[in-house]
Amino acid sequence: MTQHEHTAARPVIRIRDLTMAYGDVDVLHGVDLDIHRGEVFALLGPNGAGKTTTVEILEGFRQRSSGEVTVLGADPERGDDAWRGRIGLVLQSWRDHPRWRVAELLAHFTTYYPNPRDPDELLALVGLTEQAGQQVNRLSGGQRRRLDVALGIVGRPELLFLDEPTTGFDPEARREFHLLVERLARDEGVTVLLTTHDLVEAERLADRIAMLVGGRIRACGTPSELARGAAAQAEVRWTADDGTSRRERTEDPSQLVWELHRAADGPIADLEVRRPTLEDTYLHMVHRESDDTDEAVDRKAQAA
Ligand SMILES: Nc1ncnc2c1ncn2[C@@H]1O[C@H](COP(=O)(O)OP(=O)(O)OP(=O)(O)O)[C@@H](O)[C@H]1O
Repeated sequence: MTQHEHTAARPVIRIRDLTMAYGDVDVLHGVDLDIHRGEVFALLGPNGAGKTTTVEILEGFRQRSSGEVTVLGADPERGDDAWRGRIGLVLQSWRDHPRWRVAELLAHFTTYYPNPRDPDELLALVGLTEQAGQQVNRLSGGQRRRLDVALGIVGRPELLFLDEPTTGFDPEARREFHLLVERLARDEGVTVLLTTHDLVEAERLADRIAMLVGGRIRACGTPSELARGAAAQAEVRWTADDGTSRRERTEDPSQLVWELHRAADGPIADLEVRRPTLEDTYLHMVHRESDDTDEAVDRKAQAA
């Protein structure tokens, strides 16, 4: 989608200066976001950053403290059944209906929507055709998650919320799931908002990523924009004539390499130029902004 279309079309999700406090604990400190039709958008952040809180506010499950929120043209706090029917949710897991069979459960869910998908097509779409007759509580973790996805899209939602969707998936299941999300966005124009801690997943799937750290959006853009953003300096490594390893950070690595080359008699030993990655940017944000979070403590514990 071009920038022009972005600005011309009304965003599917529009958030302005959203704040949220639980009691006297401030969790969101003024979040602004626009998410557009057909975008796959990842809200990426460490534990406790406020991802689930944000998404629950957007889904209409949680009352915000202040700010403006519009989802599919309505304030989620006042969303009616018709509005709710346009939204698909894949929550952490549906714990009910353990004894239902897969196909029965899907067929049952079709009755909630005006224009549902065909249950057989849906089973094929999420790769559960062979499990159609199986009881829900006999599914593997990954199969269970695929069923969650099927339940989330049975009503042909325009907007799909995926809360940490691939937790517990094996690599094959994860890959198939990514293809499914891409297909939904590309072929059906579904807007997808996913929350994840998984950088690789965000980079692989999302058109744009917002990094939420400590209740604030620290960066937002395409994966490559973010990688270029905060950690703008490249790192140049080489081995000096005296045999010592050297490293230098610079905004102009070609200049540095040129200077090294001029100063050296022959080739520069072990020369390496490393461009910042999305992971560098993310870790930079997390370290800088929330060094006292659980994750930082975990990291320190792991390092110790
Ligand atoms: N119902 C609640 N009452 C009080 N505090 C809450 C409640 N829900 C969440 N919090 C706190 O709000 C902060 C943000 O939580 P939230 O679940 O939104 O983070 P998250 O980014 O989704 O984290 P995770 O990746 O661990 O799921 C945390 O400090 C959490 O302890």
